[in-house]
Parts: sequence; C-alpha cells; structure tokens
Amino acid sequence: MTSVGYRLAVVSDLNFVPIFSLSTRTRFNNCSQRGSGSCFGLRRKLGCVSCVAEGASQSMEVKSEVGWKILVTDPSDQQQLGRVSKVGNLEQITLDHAPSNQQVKVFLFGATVSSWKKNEIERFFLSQEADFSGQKPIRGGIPLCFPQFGPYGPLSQHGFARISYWRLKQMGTTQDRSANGMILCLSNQDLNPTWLSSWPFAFTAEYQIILGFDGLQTHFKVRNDGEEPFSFTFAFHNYFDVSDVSSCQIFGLEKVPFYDRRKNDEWTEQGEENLTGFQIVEPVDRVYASTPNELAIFDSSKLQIIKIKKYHLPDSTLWNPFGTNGSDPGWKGFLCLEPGAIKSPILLKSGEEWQASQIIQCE
Ligand SMILES: O=P(O)(O)OC[C@H]1O[C@@H](O)[C@H](O)[C@@H](O)[C@@H]1O
Repeated sequence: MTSVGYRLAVVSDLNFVPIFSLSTRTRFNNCSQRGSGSCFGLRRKLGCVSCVAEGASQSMEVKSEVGWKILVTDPSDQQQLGRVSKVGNLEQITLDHAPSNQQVKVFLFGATVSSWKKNEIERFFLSQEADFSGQKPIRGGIPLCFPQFGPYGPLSQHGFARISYWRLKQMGTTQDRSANGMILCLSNQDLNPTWLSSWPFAFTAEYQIILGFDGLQTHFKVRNDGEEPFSFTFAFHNYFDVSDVSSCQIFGLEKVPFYDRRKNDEWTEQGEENLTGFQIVEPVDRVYASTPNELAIFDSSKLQIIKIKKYHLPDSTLWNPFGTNGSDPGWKGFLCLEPGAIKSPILLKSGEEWQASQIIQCE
C-alpha cells in the first residue's frame, strides 16, 4: 500500500516547498490561506506555512516494497492482463493494472517501456520521430543502457540492450493481486555476432516491469553465466514527459558533484548545483556521481511531481539538449533523469548476479 510522505526543502530564505508529496495539489486546494495572498501554492514554486505545516503533520514515509516480485500466472488472466499489438515492425505489449489506474506499454525490441499512464495521463515522452523499424533505439520511455552507458567502452552508444530483441518470459500478477507485471529476458545467445565479438561474455539479463499501488517499478538483473569476469555500466534512460523543460525543478541533485559531458567526455570536468530545486536554462548533459536514493522533478505548469526511488544505482544522468543542433523537435517536452551505475563499472565474476531497481511515482 502507498502512504504519503513529505519532505521540506528550503527554496529560499523566504519560504519552503514540500517535495516528494503525492498529494500536494489536494493540500494546496484545501489550504485555509488560499486566496488570501498568503498561499502561493506550487504555482509560484513556494508553499505557504499552512501547506507546509499540514504536510509535516502527515509526515509518513512512502512505503514501497521494492525488489523482484514473484508473479503467478493464471492462464485465464492472460487476456485481461496484457495484449500484444504491432507498431511498425515491432511487437508491443500493453499491460494494465486497473485497481491503481495504470497502464504500461513495452516493446520487446529493446525491452523499451514506451508509455506509462497513471490516472489516464501519459507520464513518459515518446518522440514523434521515434523509429519502430527495429534498426534504431526507440527514443522515449525507458530505453535500457546496458552493458555500456554512453560511448565509454567497446560498444556503440548505450550498448546493445536497447537495440536487441528481448523475449517475454512471463506475464502475471502477484499472489495477493496487488500488482501486475511482466518479465523479459535477453542472453548472449540472442545477440548478433558483431556485438558478441565486441563483448564476448555469457550472460542472462532479466527485466521485470511491475504496476502496483506504489507506482511503476522496473527491476533489472544480470548474471554472469561464463567463466570469465565481465564489467559493465548501466542506466534506466527515463524520458519524462514535461510541459516545458524550463519550467521544471529538479530535487535531489543539489550539492552533488557532476561531470559535464558537454565540456569534456572524460571524467574530469566537475561542477556542483547549489540550489535546491534548480531549473534547466541551457543544454545539460551531466552525470552526477553518488546521488541520493530519492530524486524528484516538479513540473510547475502541470503541477506534477514525479518521484524516483532508486536502488543499487549510485549515479544519475540529467540530459536535455535544449534546442541545440540535432535536438529532437520535441526537446522542450522531455527531461531525462536516468538512475545508473555509470562512474564505476560493476564487475561480475563467474556465477555472480547483480540487481538494480527504480520505482517511479506520481499523483
Ligand atoms: O541519442 P541517444 O544515443 O539515445 O542518446 C541520448 C542522450 O543520452 C544521455 O543519456 C546522454 O547523456 C547524452 O549524451 C545522449 O545524447
């Protein structure tokens, strides 16, 4: 079950804004100061004392049961749980979870989550130029960067996971029926010879996508099936749908050193954001190292807070091309916040397994 949590963060010496709240709008609407000029709500990015006090009084943690879930498969449920359709050359699975009013769409190509609707509202950006031929990664949703983030390694940008055909292993529901999910898998046997020659390791990767009362959960695990150790980097390349990237505030990355990939592709160029809830005002392509496990994006036009909890993923990439050459025409409408294990590659010895997860929540 989901309960509501609030955190207070100083925005300026004038006021506070509650972050990570799942019911900010309700609280703002109920505020006794509303209309009096004291409560600016979130439209002005400032909460008022009443809003904050009410939030604090309800101070409860968001309880999320994170991790790989056991799914049971009832053949009579299959039809209701998910359906397969074709988009371009690609097969897409649609999975619903009616009790929490969510729906997710996932391509077997790249195991790419391309859409997530919560309360009928789309939360992920999908480019109008997205390619569904199976020749290029799908731009939008959650492409998986594995076994290489960016160009740092022997493979092409972001590795082969996002351009490989994954297999559907299972679609099911949890024993208590509180969540529905699917598992996709990929192993070295599914790879084309070119990738195998650049990355000659035996592995099995599994990807679980879960819709439940605590939001969308994605879990990735990989096992080394060979004799030789291998190392890799990883990211959930989340493309969040936003009204306008410049009207968003990002929480959780303040005071964290970043590597500015626009200035230098090596791990040398560093900076640090001072402001809690900073905004993007120029092209940004940064890897923040060792970030907190909770991050949030507040979209002041949509009055939407997207909260991300991450596990075993120390780093986070923040990316938006901001209209620079080669930008997607829809660049204003997305913000990529990508939990990952990027700076220090993960080393897996023979027989070892590694898992990482994220939970994404919004109102
Ligand atoms: O165009 P691609 O390969 O999908 O990558 C998009 C972006 O992905 C981000 O993760 C990188 O930090 C950017 O440098 C990159 O431009």
